Amino acid sequence: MTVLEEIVAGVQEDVAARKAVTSLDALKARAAELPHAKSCHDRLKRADAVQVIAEVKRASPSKGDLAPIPDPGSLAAAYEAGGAAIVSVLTEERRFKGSLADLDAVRAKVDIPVLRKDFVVTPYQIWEARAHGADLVLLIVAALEQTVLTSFVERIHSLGMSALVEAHDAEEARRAVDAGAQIVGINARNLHTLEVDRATFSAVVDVLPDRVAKVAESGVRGSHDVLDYARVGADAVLVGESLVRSADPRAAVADLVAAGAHPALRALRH
Ligand SMILES: O=C(O)c1ccccc1NCC(=O)[C@H](O)[C@H](O)COP(=O)(O)O
Repeated sequence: MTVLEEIVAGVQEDVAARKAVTSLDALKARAAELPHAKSCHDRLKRADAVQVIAEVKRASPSKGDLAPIPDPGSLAAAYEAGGAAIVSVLTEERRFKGSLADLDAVRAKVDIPVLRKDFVVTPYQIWEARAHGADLVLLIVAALEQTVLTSFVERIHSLGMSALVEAHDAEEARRAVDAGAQIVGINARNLHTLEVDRATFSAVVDVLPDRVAKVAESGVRGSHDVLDYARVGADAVLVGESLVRSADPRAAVADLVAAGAHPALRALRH
């Protein structure tokens, strides 16, 4: 079994347990009471600066425990104060130690859009995302057949949310576009080896049409990586580990935001 298959198997068990407690109808009723989802594409694709998606990430399969994060809402508020465009919340429980409670805590504390980052394999999880206030939902191409991927993108859009469709190579990036993705993430972390190769972004990005918002995911350790990703066409970077390990997450985000707005990048972005 690959790491992805193992994670998805656990997710399916966890979803079944949550379904036994909360019906789809209950999720729909909860979603109906919430304000509309905030739009994300134009927030991420800006001519003036590369944007930062800052992640609440307690643990990971590649690194184990990263940070205890006793108060995810406060961490997210620090990200927002530092200038993050979007907060990503990992809600997978077994390997990332996240939860829907984390999503609720973050939603309650920030005004910027919130990404539900999980291994979405059923429509129930899409409704969960909306019912817990998410504006953006991650879909991983490698985890979904094309017809399912397309239907999930449509479902997310029909609920007023945005989909961040994640690819690891050119073939997956083409599938993301064919599925109707308007925001595509290129993840530098190989799902088989878990190793990060930042060159993945530049190797894949040309497959994506101009209109797509392009997110470089994983392996951003500091401003230099933001600048490198920006030079090869990233509209945004998604950053987890280096922020949750930082003693001052607000300042750490602010540094990345400043790098993304560096005047030298503006000429490249026009
Ligand atoms: O982080 C992992 O080890 C991992 C393993 C298997 C599937 C996904 C994984 N991470 C999810 C992510 O995409 C990252 O959390 C995100 O891109 C941020 O990466 P980083 O800044 O390197 O923490």
